Amino acid sequence: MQISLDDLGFAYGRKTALHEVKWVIDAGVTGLLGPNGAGKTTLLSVLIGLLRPKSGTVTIRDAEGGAVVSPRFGFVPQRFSLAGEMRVADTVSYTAWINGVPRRECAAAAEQALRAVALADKADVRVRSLSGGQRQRLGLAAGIAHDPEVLVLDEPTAGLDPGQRLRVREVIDGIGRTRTVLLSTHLLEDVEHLCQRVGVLVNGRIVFTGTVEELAAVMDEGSARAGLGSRFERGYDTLIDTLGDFE
Ligand SMILES: Nc1ncnc2c1ncn2[C@@H]1O[C@H](COP(=O)(O)OP(=O)(O)OP(=O)(O)O)[C@@H](O)[C@H]1O
Repeated sequence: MQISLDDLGFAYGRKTALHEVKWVIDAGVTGLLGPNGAGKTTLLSVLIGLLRPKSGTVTIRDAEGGAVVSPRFGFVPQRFSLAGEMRVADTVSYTAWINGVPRRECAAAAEQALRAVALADKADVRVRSLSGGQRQRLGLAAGIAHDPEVLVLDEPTAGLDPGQRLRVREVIDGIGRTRTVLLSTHLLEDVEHLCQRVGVLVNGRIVFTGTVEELAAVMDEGSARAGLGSRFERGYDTLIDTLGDFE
């Protein structure tokens, strides 16, 4: 599936959060980078239809270029609440049902999704006993159990330790081989290791789209700058300075 955003605008009252965003997102894994408050969550919410755009359109096309009116979206928000008393498998099964999977197929869909996120061994435990990383993977399982054609993830690796982050990346990478995945992140490492393409949003405007190699070339211009932090952090800082008037 290919997603076209055409002149997408959105405002919270008088505060404009998206300014005529134009972006074509192809199949595979695409990253959305941007500083706090850039409008990433707003963009994802408009894309999946949670928020109605003030202007512009979102068009989804299949591999043959035909418009798809109601694609199956999977969405894993930045923060989500889970019922601690529920068992892991029931949680995923329930979300699958909410997302339109016929009742008698929900258990099998949940089992498959839990296997995909390497949580099958936790199927019968209660949600409250999971670690933060396991909860994140449970959120992913709930987001993919109805076999979405387009998967949208808001900071899927935030707050995870390096091992859990790797595991979540592996899951997303696997899904992205046959689906369209868009994920927002603050972590350049996510983009470097996971995404084929990337967009950078600053102050509600898309200021860069391209491959990860093209992004790295922009970042490398500033990576010699002395300072505290990793090469990635310095590169990111320079990137935002170069590409947008960061408030
Ligand atoms: N419900 C709301 N009401 C008013 N303003 C909002 C609301 N939600 C977001 N905003 C504002 O819209 C802008 C974009 O917010 P958004 O949450 O989309 O950014 P973000 O890039 O996802 O940020 P972060 O990286 O911190 O999650 C910000 O200035 C924010 O303060």
